[in-house]
Amino acid sequence: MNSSLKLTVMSDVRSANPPPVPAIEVLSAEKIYSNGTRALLPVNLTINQGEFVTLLGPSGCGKSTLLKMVAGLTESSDGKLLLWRRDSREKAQVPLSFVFQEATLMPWSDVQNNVRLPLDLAGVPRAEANTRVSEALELVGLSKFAKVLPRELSGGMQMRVSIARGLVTRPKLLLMDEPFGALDEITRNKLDSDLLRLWREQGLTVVFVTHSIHEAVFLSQRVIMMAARPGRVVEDIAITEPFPRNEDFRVTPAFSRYAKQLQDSLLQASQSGME
Ligand SMILES: Nc1ncnc2c1ncn2[C@@H]1O[C@H](COP(=O)(O)OP(=O)(O)OP(=O)(O)O)[C@@H](O)[C@H]1O
Repeated sequence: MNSSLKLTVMSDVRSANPPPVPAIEVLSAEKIYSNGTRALLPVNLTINQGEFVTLLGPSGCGKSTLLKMVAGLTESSDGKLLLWRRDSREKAQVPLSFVFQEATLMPWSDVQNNVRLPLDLAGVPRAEANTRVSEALELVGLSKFAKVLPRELSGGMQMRVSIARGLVTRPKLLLMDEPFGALDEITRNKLDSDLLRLWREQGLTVVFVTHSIHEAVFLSQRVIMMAARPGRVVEDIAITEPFPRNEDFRVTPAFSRYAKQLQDSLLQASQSGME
């Protein structure tokens, strides 16, 4: 091969597969709460920039604890957590948003004021904040509901407001703790699809906690399986189906195979208490 051709081939390979950038590095991080509960044995886990990763496991296995540690909402008792290679305690460095299971909206305030809250708290000038609120509402399909009070919205729409409030700060990292767990199946499926669209369009890194095997298969590139008593990571399962994924994916043989694999793994995780 002549040298110029070799160079072209090498640069093609490079541009097709840029090296992964570690977004989250959990380095032997463990958690013992002040009442003595050992919520997590040391966890080692790397999540790369742009990945969609789900935490799945039986109740009490430490999914929320791990997510809160990544968010800096709770400190690890030992070990380290890096976000984009910096200590996670330097929170100002990485814009991240946390979406909870409850939409937790201010009932007396309309949709746009609810979405603007993080910008108001950060002192962003009103005109710029309003532009960003409009963008965020557009992203979740709620532009027409900017002046409506939360109680006038369905549960699914309230959750969209909560997601818009998460996106308004333009985060790189979106941490979601069972955000759709309280919704009916059709609404949940719709929001799953919308979330995948946002993830791809916005280039987000997403860590998503769920109890649902089917939701984990539909959304994830990787599923981190956890076990309880004490909480720990037991498996890292790749879901290699390509994106975009639409509703048809849910009725394919590949989907069923992954669901079975996760079900078996979850069953094993549920029976593997060490205490
Ligand atoms: N603030 C706290 N103080 C003491 N113990 C806690 C605290 N928060 C969680 N725990 C305990 O830590 C363990 C892990 O809890 P965590 O909520 O992280 O699990 P989870 O997998 O998210 O559970 P679930 O699926 O039921 O939400 C549990 O035994 C829980 O009771």
